[in-house]
Amino acid sequence: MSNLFDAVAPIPTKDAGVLVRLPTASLASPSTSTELWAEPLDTPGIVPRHLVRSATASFPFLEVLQRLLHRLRFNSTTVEIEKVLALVGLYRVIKPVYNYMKDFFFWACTVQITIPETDPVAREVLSWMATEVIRKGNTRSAMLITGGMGNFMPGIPPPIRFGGAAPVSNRVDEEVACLPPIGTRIFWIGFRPFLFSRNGSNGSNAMIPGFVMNDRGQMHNALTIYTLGWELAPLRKFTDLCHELQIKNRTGTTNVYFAGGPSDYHCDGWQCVPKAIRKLDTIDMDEDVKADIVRDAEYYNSNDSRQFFADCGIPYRRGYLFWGPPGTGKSSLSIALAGHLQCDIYHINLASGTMSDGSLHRLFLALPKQCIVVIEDIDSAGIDREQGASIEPVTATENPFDSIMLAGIPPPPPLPEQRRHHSVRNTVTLSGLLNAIDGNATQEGRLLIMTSNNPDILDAALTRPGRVDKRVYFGNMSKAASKSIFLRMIGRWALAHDAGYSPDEIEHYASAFADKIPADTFTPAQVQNFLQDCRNDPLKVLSEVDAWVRETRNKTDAAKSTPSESTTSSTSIVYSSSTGTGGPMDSHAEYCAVQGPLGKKETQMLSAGEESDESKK
Ligand SMILES: Nc1ncnc2c1ncn2[C@@H]1O[C@H](COP(=O)(O)OP(=O)(O)OP(=O)(O)O)[C@@H](O)[C@H]1O
Repeated sequence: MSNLFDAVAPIPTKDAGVLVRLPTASLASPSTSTELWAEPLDTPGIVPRHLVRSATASFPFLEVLQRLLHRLRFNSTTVEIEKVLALVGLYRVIKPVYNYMKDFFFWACTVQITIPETDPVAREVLSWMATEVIRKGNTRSAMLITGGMGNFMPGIPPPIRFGGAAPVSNRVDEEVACLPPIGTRIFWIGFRPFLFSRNGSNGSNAMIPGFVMNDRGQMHNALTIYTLGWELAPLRKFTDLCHELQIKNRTGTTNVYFAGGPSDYHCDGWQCVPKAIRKLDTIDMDEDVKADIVRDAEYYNSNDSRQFFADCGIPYRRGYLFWGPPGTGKSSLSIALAGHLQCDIYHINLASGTMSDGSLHRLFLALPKQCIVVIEDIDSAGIDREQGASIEPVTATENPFDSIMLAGIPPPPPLPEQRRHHSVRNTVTLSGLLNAIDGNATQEGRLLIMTSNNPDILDAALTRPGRVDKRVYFGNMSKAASKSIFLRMIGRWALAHDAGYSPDEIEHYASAFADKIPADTFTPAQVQNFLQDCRNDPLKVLSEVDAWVRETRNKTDAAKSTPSESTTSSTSIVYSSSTGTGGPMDSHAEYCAVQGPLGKKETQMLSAGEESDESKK
């Protein structure tokens, strides 16, 4: 031990230099002592001392190693170490010059674009990089994510399979996506080199070009693409290429984006989940109503309509209000429309309580030109005219009056039951919402769909023509819809899998099934659930349907006799949001006359109105 300490202990130095004990023979001027204090670094032809000093200042362990070798009398190795140290020192001296030259080169000879990762263009670029560079090329690094994780990260393109890789486990292999990692990467398109740079969100990287900050001073990840030249045209061409690939890859999937996320930061972004396209013929509803919506949406998406809006000086926007009981296909039709129009769909849930006017506005600003935006259950968002109703939900475990009680002060009277449990913490105001939807700064070209279970409570400003151009009622199953859902869920499978039924038999069973389902009583979601349980067996369906109808009816009646939580919840919102607005949707009957074709629609709407009145009482 003492030898070791001796070996690494500081050795006397001269003139603060690195002194090395060298064999006498190796020096130009002979000395009588074998342990000569020499400065080999000063010796011409060996290495400059200041470089060694610079290196040892950065890497003290090298100095320790050097001294150790010296103590152990590996003198020739010590000289080699000196050379290495000098090289390291040289690198340290040259590095700032190199960086300066590099920055100058980038400034003088390249053009660049920076794209925040929350932007749809960034998703397209990442997708292109993943497909054309990472998956095809000789890559030595990549960022792997599972499809599910994409939900929590903004800017993740549709998952991409590893080329030809077989599933490793039971997990579906499509879930694994392979993306460009944080860092830089050079790639070529033809004879032109591009530099792709993806920056992380580490605060220490704040000065790296490519970072953007939002208005709260938070950093967003960003991509920067460089290429040689003085014009942006090649970079534009590159982003067009990425867009084309996105369109090509879209076959078979619809990109569904959700607003918000687990953190404050993610709240400003969109999270993408690619889903298999939902075909329009899987939506069971009145065919005329469906055809009318599809025609309208197709026309709106066409160049003719764009030209028409421009010629008339009308903002190029379109809005639908889908309303009706839960589980009747409002969201399903929205996503099927997106698949049909081959565009992305963006979902916003205002009732999440994490959204503010600012973040909602930013979300709308980040929308692409052509897309469908769905604001879900807009009636339950509790939007107030003056300001967002900011009532914090109070639960049994979280009582703010506990501390007061401890101090011996009697607590104030409790909140009404429905307020305590169902009030919505919401920071989006009506004006904030209207501004986001069609403010001057808002992107044009999107198709806005608002869904609602109870449009009566919506503010008239929200549903005025121009904001809502079509109101579509979604009701319970009609007889025709019951037959169609049987054919789709049971008949199609039985015929495709040669289950021993002829098409005529299937048709006959479907009619029998439709006869057994009372019209306008059950939602499509309920019937779908029952058919799913019958596992593609037409005879099982027919034998069990009567019992199911009885049981489900009883349950529904029982639920009606006890006011549900959601009813009380919407009651509290009725009071807060409709006050003083003069009553929102003009009249159901008027709408009914326009949109009329769904069987006993009037009856259903009347019952919805009755329920609302009851709850007011
Ligand atoms: N008209 C329909 N045709 C086919 N399937 C339907 C229909 N309505 C509902 N479903 C099925 O029921 C489930 C719920 O449907 P969806 O989410 O579209 O209802 P919703 O009206 O949007 O409900 P909510 O108001 O609760 O959001 C889905 O699985 C969907 O496939």
